[in-house]
Formats: sequence, C-alpha cells, structure tokens
Amino acid sequence: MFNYTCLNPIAGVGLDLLSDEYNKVDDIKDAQAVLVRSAAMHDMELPKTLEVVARAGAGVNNIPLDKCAEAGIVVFNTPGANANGVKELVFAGMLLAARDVVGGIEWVKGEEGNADVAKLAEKQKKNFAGSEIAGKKLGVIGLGAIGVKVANAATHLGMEVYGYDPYISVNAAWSLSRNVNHVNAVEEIYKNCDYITIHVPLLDSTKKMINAEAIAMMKPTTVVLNFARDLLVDEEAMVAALEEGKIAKYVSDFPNPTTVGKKGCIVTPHIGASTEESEDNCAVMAVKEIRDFLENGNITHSVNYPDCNMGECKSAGRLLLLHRNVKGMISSYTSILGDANINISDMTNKSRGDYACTLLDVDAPVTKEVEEKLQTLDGVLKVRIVK
Ligand SMILES: NC(=O)C1=CN([C@@H]2O[C@H](COP(=O)(O)OP(=O)(O)OC[C@H]3O[C@@H](n4cnc5c(N)ncnc54)[C@H](O)[C@@H]3O)[C@@H](O)[C@H]2O)C=CC1
Ligand SMILES: O=C(O)CCC(=O)C(=O)O
Repeated sequence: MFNYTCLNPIAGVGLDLLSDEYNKVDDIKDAQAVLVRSAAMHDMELPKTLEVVARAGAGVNNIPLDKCAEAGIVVFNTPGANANGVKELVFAGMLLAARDVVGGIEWVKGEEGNADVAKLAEKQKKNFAGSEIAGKKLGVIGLGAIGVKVANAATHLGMEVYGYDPYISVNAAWSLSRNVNHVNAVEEIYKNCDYITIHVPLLDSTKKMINAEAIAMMKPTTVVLNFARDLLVDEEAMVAALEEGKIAKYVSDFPNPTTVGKKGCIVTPHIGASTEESEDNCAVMAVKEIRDFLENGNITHSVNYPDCNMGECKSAGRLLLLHRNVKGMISSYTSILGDANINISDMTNKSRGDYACTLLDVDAPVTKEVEEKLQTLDGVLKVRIVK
C-alpha cells in the first residue's frame, strides 16, 4: 500500500489512475507521495516517510528542491502539460491590452434597461477603440513549452515574432516555426518590440530579469506580459514606468499589492493553467510519474534528480539508490551485494549536478541487513527496495 496526499485540488481523471494500492491521507506526515500545484512547501516539515513529490504543473519555485534532494525525496513536474492553456491566455492578455474589451463590457452593463442602448453604443464606441496585434512586433523571452507555442501561434496572427532563449532545448528548437526571428541579445527585444512576453522559470538567475534598466529601453507604447512569475519583473519599477507613461501596459497573472489596481496594470488571478484540459493533463502526467516511481523505481521528468529508467522489473528484486554524485558509490554497492551473494542482473546509473541515482536489478531478494549496509554508506541519501 502507498499513502498519498494532495496539497491542492488535483483533477479526478488523474486520481482515478491510482489503483487500490493507493490510499489517500489528509496529513503529509503520513504520506509517501505528495501531489501539489501551487501550495508553498518551503516551510513544511517533510516526513521521513515521504518518497516523492509531483508538481501538477511547470513551475517548481514553491518546492524546496535541494532540501528534498538531501532527504532523498524525488520531485517531478509535468513539462508542457499546461502549456496550451497558458498560451491561449497570453493572447487574451494581448487583446485585453490592445482593445478596451473590459471597459466596453462595463459600459454596456451600466446601460441595463436602456431601450436606446444600441444607438448610444454607436456614439460611445470611440471611447473603447484600440489597435490590432497583426503587424506588431512580439518578443518572446524563454522558448520552452509555453514560449514556443506563443511564438508559433503569433506568426499565424500576423505578428512579427522575435525569440530569445540562450538555453533552448533541441526539442524546443525543432518545434519552433522558421518564421520566428532568432535574437541573441535580449536588449534587442526590449528596444524594438511592441509586445514582450516572458516565459522563463523563476530562478536566482532570472529574478527581476525585467528590471528598471530593461524597462527604460522600452517604447512608451510597449505592452509587457507576464504569465510566468511576478518575481521575474521588478514590479515597483514597472508600476513607476506605467505611472510616468514610459510604457503602455503590464499584463500579469500574479496579483499582489504592488500591481493590483495600479495604472496600466491588467491582472488576472493566476489562471494561466486553470482550464479543464490543462488540469487533466497535469494530473494524469503527475499520477503516472508517481506510479512509475513507486512501483518500478523509474524517474521521469524529475527536477532535482536525474531521469533514470529501467522499465518494469523482470528480476527477483530491484533496488533504487539515491546518492551524492561522488566517486566510489557503484563499487561500494557491488561489493556489498557481492559479499551477500546477490548477483546484479542489470543496472543503470545517472547523475545530475550534485546528485545521482542507481537502479539495480538483482537475482535474489535483498535482506534488511544488506539494505542497512547500503543505507549507512557515506554519500547514500536513500535506499528503497522497489521489489
Ligand atoms: N500562469 C500560469 O498558470 C503558469 C505559469 N507557468 C510559468 O511559466 C514558466 C515557463 O513554463 P514552461 O514554458 O512550461 O517551462 P519550460 O521549462 O518548458 O521553458 C522555460 C524556458 O526558459 C528558458 N530560460 C531559462 N532561463 C532563461 C533566461 N535567462 N533567458 C531566456 N530563456 C531562459 C529555458 O531554456 C526554457 O526553454 C514556468 O516556470 C512557470 O513559472 C507555467 C505554467 C502555468
Ligand atoms: O497549478 C496551477 O494552476 C499553477 C500553474 C503554474 O503556475 C505552473 O504550472 O507553473
């Protein structure tokens, strides 16, 4: 039996994939697996029982990745599963900035009961006129799952698209339309684009990436869209620039006291991924990741350990060892198992930064004594007998 808990609502279509072997618990202290969306986990006590955290979504800035890695807890996310939902809202954001749709709707609502509303509307509509996005320059910062979709779709809407991502993955590069112009210096985007949309993860290196200096390079008509994370933008500087008319609009999916109600700010309540389809996709992917990890020891889409996969175990036993990426670990494992007369029939070892993982298929069941010997080795963070 595996105990799991959900720190946020997770779509039923995902949870339905959990077999009778899975038991839902209310308290994280009893859980081996956690499903989470945006709940803040940094200050949570992580119980010894916890093996895996699956973020049903992309951003993992709400999860203490290093603390989890040190405790041998593998953290997953669901890359791309909500990208289309965000992409669509980015275009809604662009159109809300280009046309006064909200102001127009509010005006119409105020005329409830007025028999002459149609005639009056024809007079008033000039107050809600805007511009079109076709023909405008769009700069996309970060060409991952979301950025690529936004960039490609914008080319079909007649926009002139510029993309910046010094770390673009091979897959993303393959998916990017050849009509997207490649930019080597992000300043080109700041200086030339009418619309600028940011789609990078929140990391120490990206915090306040759009700062006062970047904003100062923009045109007074520029619209900045932030559907990634508020801390990526120096929002104090943004609000000041909007106040002074140095840029036109700031569209953000992250309400906070700095931006809410401020001139030129259009703020939505973090609903980029709040679509039925995105929520279902994320939940299904997260649950599959958890099951494959708990049942087979396989790691796919981890954000704090390397991916490591040996499929289904056909041998008598399987061991998962999470350890530091230091020399001598594999020889220590093989000698402990050899001394216990246990043959290794298959193995794989992968590393990522300071951490590594080794999966070992063995021809005989691993005893408690052997497990303890492995667990007490210097550099071992967690040993799990998968089978
Ligand atoms: N509003 C919402 O509900 C949602 C927000 N997000 C946010 O959007 C972010 C991006 O999501 P995905 O596209 O799915 O992630 P992704 O991991 O597929 O793409 C991120 C891209 O940013 C690039 N990047 C990293 N540092 C960069 C830098 N300094 N300059 C330029 N590019 C850089 C990476 O190379 C990568 O291609 C997430 O980390 C999350 O914070 C994601 C989903 C929903
Ligand atoms: O779960 C959500 O709604 C948040 C989505 C998000 O921000 C993400 O996936 O990074």
